[in-house]
Amino acid sequence: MAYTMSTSSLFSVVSDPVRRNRNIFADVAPHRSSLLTLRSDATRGRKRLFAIATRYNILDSNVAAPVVERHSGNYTDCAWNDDYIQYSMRNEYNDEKFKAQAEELKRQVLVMLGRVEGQVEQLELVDDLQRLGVAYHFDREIETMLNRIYKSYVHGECLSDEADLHSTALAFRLFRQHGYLVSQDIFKLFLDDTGRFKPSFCADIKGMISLYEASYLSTQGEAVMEEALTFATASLKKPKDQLTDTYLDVLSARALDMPLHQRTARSEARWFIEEAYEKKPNMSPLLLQFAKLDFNVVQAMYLEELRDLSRWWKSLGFEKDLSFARDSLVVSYLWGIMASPDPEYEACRKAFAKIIAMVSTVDDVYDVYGTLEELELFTDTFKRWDIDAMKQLPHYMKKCYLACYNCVNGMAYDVLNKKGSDVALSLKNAWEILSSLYMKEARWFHSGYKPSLDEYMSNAWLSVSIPLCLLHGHIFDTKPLDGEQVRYLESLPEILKWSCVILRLTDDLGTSPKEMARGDNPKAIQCYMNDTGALEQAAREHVKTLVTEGWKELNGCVMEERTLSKAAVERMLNLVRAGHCFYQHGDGHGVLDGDTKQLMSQLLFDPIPV
Ligand SMILES: CC(C)=CCC/C(C)=C/COP(=O)(O)OP(=O)(O)O
Repeated sequence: MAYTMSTSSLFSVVSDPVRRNRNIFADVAPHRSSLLTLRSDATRGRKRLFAIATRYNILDSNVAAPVVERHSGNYTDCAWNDDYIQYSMRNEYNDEKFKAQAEELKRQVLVMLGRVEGQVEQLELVDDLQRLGVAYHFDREIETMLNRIYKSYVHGECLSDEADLHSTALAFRLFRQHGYLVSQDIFKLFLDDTGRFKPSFCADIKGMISLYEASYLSTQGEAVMEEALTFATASLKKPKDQLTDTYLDVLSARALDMPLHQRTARSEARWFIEEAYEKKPNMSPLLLQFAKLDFNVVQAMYLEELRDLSRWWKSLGFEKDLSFARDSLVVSYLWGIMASPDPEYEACRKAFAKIIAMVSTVDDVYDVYGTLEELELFTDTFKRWDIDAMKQLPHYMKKCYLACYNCVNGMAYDVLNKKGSDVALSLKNAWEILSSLYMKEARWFHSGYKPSLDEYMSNAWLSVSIPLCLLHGHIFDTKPLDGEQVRYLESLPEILKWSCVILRLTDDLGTSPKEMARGDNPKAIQCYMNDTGALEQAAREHVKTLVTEGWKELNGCVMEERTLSKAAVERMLNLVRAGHCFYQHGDGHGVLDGDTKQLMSQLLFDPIPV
């Protein structure tokens, strides 16, 4: 029988620590009129009661919500809105005539590939094809070439005493990149008796650049490779006492800014095509022409994909009730391009774009807008993962939750329909885990708790959301779905763990100044400062060292990986590389009017002049 509970009784129900830890909704839900009385009461606990009342739909629509303190992310708008994407862009490279031209050029490049003879020339050609972004056309030919060179290397026919530092370092990098086992001992010819690189090599700029790039594929405990990095970095930074060619100058400056191993393929291709390859002695005009055309044709395809995604994103109407959140569709699609650039991976790219945009929005609900009480309900809804659970949420959260629920279940349906595999539970679990990680950070924030760096990282390596994002991308690989690989990803293997650690730390290096300014949770840098009393700059250096060490661990895991396909490993590495790209100079995921705007123009909207 319904009866009216007094205001003070209601508060005692809400404040009772024992009841607070269990479901008190059932206790208070029948007391609608008492709750209504509370609506104008400014006492402690009112927000919580309001949340409870909302949960049971027992407030009239004209009841004003209590005034709650909300934050704003102060995010900049994305310069490219749906109207621009749909209507303002001409997409001339979509035309069949350009595709036919590209096919013809590809045929000529294939002929050229067959004619290149020397091993060093072949290695350089593979490197050029990769840097120009067209290697995906010639996977078979590249593997045949590398296989042949590797065999002769193993049998001691090449990379002997006559091999120079450049070709040795280039071979080392390409072998490791393509999964061939190669030891750091390959460099012993270039060391003196004390185990140091002979100082005379310092003047060999080409060799130094190749050695520098190779050193980033090192694993933990490789002393020669550590020495290689120190030696090559110091040599490249030295003022030149002799004139080098401009090609080496641009390569050297680029390498010192960020090594090739940490760069993303499409932005590297655009830079290499426009700024470097033409300066290379003996460059191939045919290859350059093909690379430019291919870049533009693929870019036109990306724009079509973005148009589809943008229609979907607009239809969600987030700008109305979730205007505090990042408008992250376009930048999320860029993550997709960086993770899976090859044309065949359209479905992966789209899945990444949708899921990263969703994760960004949910992250903003937790970090920026939601009250602690609302967030508890939100987390409970993700745990229950059903429509009934949604009733307890305020309107803006309902929109966010239902959009997410529909998007994820839509993906599960696509996979069930097209591949016959049921991944619904795996996806649901991933969201339940992520929301509970976000909730933990929100509780820390709202209670003012400052975790140590270790405690922070025990949550943050996962809250960076890579396991969830990768899983949603993985199920849309072009290959049939392999249940073992899905279970393996869900088990959070070391290779995934190190990818997450690196991305979390690069994210924190980029975003923490802004997040601290708006009063967010302490991130890795601040946790380390609290732990040790270090100043900010020293803490940043420490975190950068952790990133360097993380890469060595990750490289080692890649060499030992046996369960995941090559494409799946590459996707994982590419997400880590995308993190380096977005966060190198700040928060490139949240701030869309700086470097990211230029990146969007280059990768999505502006063709390369041909
Ligand atoms: C693939 C990835 C990493 C993308 C998901 C989108 C996302 C949450 C980005 C980081 O935002 P943030 O810097 O505000 O995150 P956090 O609050 O976790 O620091």
